[in-house]
Amino acid sequence: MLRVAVPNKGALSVASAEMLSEAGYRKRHDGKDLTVLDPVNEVEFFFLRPKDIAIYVGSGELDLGITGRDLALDSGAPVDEVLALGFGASTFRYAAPAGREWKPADLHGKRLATSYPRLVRDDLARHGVEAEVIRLDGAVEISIQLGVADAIADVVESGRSLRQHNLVAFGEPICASEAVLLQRAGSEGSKAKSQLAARLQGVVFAQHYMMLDYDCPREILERAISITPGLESPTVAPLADEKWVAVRAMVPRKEVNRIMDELAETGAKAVLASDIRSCRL
Ligand SMILES: Nc1ncnc2c1ncn2[C@@H]1O[C@H](COP(=O)(O)OP(=O)(O)OP(=O)(O)O)[C@@H](O)[C@H]1O
Ligand SMILES: O=P(O)(O)OC[C@H]1O[C@H](OP(=O)(O)OP(=O)(O)O)[C@H](O)[C@@H]1O
Ligand SMILES: [Mg+2]
Repeated sequence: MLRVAVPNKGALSVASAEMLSEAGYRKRHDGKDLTVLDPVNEVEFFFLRPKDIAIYVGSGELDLGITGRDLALDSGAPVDEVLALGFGASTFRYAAPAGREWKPADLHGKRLATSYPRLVRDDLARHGVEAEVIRLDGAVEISIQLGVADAIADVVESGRSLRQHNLVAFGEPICASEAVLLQRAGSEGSKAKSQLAARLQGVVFAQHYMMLDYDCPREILERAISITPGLESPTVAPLADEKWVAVRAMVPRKEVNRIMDELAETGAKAVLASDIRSCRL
């Protein structure tokens, strides 16, 4: 039985559960459940604090885990990324009161509050900066105002929390994070692990693509195919009216509207875009 850790709360929990469900795995029915057995897929899921997940996976107790790259790095646990999952994107950054230019060297001798002390200490060491790291559990942005720190290092998603507290980010991001699937560093592959990773990869790919279907006059088919080349090559099927064919191709989600505009201008009709739930490429 494969043993897999999943965030039980916080920023990554809902999207993790949705992705696993989309990949065909059993959901938990109660937000308080800490384990779910999925006998059909021979997987047992453990719902754990995202901060702890890399520790369980790194110790070898659990085979795979989903958590944030920043949290995994901060744990110091010996884990490898199997797959980036494309959600929960954020950067991890230094920030300090607005009104002056800051650079990492200015942190020398300062008090720096964070919930990710190892990540910060490692980065300060890389910059050769000695600062006092103050570990807080959350609401780190308010720590300067309350007098316990001079600067912070924290997760930045929209940047709203920094603006609300009149703080500005500075320096290169310490980490560009997203949700990742982890395994123990150097652990052996197995069919069960590869299958779960392939299923999640299928959902990640599917989210990046859409399926386009359209009717196309035969005389513009070549041009239409150059607009929607598909992955290998588009499906072209005859229609009852011999002057027309039906075309089906996957297109990158980000470009779908531009592609639909181009097809319509070229003379394609009934251009339909639909979501793909999962795929194997
Ligand atoms: N807006 C966000 N706020 C916090 N973490 C985020 C956000 N967007 C993505 N993340 C990622 O989620 C993970 C943190 O999740 P976690 O559940 O520990 O924190 P949280 O959502 O702030 O919950 P809590 O405050 O209960 O600890 C990190 O990997 C972080 O990069
Ligand atoms: O850039 P933003 O979109 O504002 O998101 C980032 C903020 O959200 C998170 O805080 P959360 O609400 O989880 O509270 P916490 O600090 O108590 O964990 C994170 O710790 C930042 O404070
Ligand atoms: Mg938080």
